[in-house]
Amino acid sequence: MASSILVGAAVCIILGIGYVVWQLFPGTPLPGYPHVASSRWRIFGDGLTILRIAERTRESSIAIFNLNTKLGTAITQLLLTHGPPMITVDDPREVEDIVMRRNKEFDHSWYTMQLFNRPFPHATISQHTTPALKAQKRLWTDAMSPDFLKRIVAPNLQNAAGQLVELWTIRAEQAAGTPFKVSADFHSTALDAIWTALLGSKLGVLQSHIEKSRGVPSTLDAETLSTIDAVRFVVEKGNAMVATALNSMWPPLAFFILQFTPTYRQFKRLSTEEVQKVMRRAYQRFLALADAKGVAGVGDSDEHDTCAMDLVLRRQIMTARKTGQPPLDPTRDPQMLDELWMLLLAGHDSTANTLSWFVKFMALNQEPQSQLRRALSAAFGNEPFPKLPSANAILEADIPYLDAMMEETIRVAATSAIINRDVLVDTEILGKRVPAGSILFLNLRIDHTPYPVDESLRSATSQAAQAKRTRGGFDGESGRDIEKFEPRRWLTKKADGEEVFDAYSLPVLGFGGGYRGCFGKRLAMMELRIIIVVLILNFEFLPLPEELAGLEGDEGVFRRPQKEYVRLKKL
Ligand code: HEM
Repeated sequence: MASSILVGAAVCIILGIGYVVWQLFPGTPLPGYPHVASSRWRIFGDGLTILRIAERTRESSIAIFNLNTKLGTAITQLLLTHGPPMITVDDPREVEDIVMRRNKEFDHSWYTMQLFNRPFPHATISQHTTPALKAQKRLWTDAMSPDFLKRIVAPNLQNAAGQLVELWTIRAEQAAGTPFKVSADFHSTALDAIWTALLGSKLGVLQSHIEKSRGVPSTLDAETLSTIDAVRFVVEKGNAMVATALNSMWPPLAFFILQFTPTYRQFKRLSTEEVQKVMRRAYQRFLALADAKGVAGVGDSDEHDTCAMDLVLRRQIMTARKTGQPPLDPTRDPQMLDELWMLLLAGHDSTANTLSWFVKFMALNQEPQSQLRRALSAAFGNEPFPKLPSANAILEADIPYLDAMMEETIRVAATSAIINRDVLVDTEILGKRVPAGSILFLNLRIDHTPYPVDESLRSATSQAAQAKRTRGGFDGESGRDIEKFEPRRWLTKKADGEEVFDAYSLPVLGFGGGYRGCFGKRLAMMELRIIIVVLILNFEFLPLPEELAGLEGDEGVFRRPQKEYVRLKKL
């Protein structure tokens, strides 16, 4: 009896192990897709090759789309472990079509969600598109409206840009023509900017750097300094954890292990405490205002809002009052807390890295830099140093070369190089059958001439979009020398000879697109515009020595230059 139990247990264990091992091999490839045939019989399939390339290049997008590059083909299938088919699409027109126009067939992917749903399970980025998600998104939509951003947020962005000029004036003097690293300064600028945009209060990271660089004692009080330390800890560790999960074979397993570490526990505790502190003050302020002025006096006007969080809190409090419900405590609302941190994390690293790319492009492209400075000087005149046109003036000015420079920076930087989509229904991409349940890896980098694709294999919407590109897109002037940094590809001349910016020159992929496209795109574009104008008016970006000039990237959550340096001359 005992021996038959033992035999039964042994058989179960062997079958269990066999099942797990079988799961580690890729499933049967879909018919008709280019793939690496030998990977079918390898544990983790293409996985180890992908990890090796990612480790060597530090760019996961190069690794993921390696097969497309090797075969010169727009669509392939990756063979990893047993599970849903993984399909790579490396064709800007089709990627644009999938994210912009085919939202009923494709949704935000669980592949992305698994990177965020352990630390921030209630944030929108951690959810599929459901009615509950749509309601949560609606709460925040007005905080990104052009009018709200312009009135409430833009002046703070201009303030951060001014402080960056102050800091770099000191750095330029100290460096005396030698290169210095920019990454930390851009992260501080972006963190100050996004903290104030979302939470209203001033964070003061740049001010602390300015005082440190001058060698003077800090004027910031102890509470502010401890908040700065806590916030920097949370954003640094948050980004590092997501990057670790992203570059691991199994993100959920990576997070499962990470959550037992003291760092993770400190990350969760500090992230909750710091936002709760600010939120509690805002909440009390609105309750007092509602008591003093009544619901009608506060409810529909944003005159008391200082940031995005205020707008959301005010509406929640007023809705509760109107319906006679007891006031809810937003400091205990996990959706509010997770969303705010998600926005802080997504919003600061992305913008900081894009600025690091921008200054790199300026150092390597002296003529476009001079041309931009001429266009900005013509628009804003010759103010004394530091040249700080008002935020409003910067946002209102019509400067086609500036628009073109920003679009080209976003294209070549590819700060976010890959996005994923879940396939909701059986469908087709570029003539290939794509079963529901597959996962798409979409290449957002536009750094090579697209691989040849038979036009008739493209979707009807993709063909229609191309027909509207009057200048031919990739087949026209805009697509020439696509691997080069050339802002002029985004400019065209009207019949009367006036030069104008043409946003439809090429597909625009830097922020993804469609309903699940970047939520903070308007804020990001505003921030980039203000900081770029202020930097170009105040500094000349001198050429970098050969060893610091390379354009290699480093991909974590967002892509940044490996060599983030500038050599500055104060103007
Ligand atoms: C240059 C700066 C930025 C770049 C390049 C960038 C890029 C992206 C990309 C590519 C996506 C994925 C879109 C898709 O799947 O179609 C995304 C999503 C997102 N971004 Fe940004 N982003 C930037 C700035 C910001 C800022 C400033 C914020 C916040 C204020 C933000 C918040 C978000 C959020 C919340 C999502 C998820 C949207 C959803 O799940 O529906 N981003 N971003």
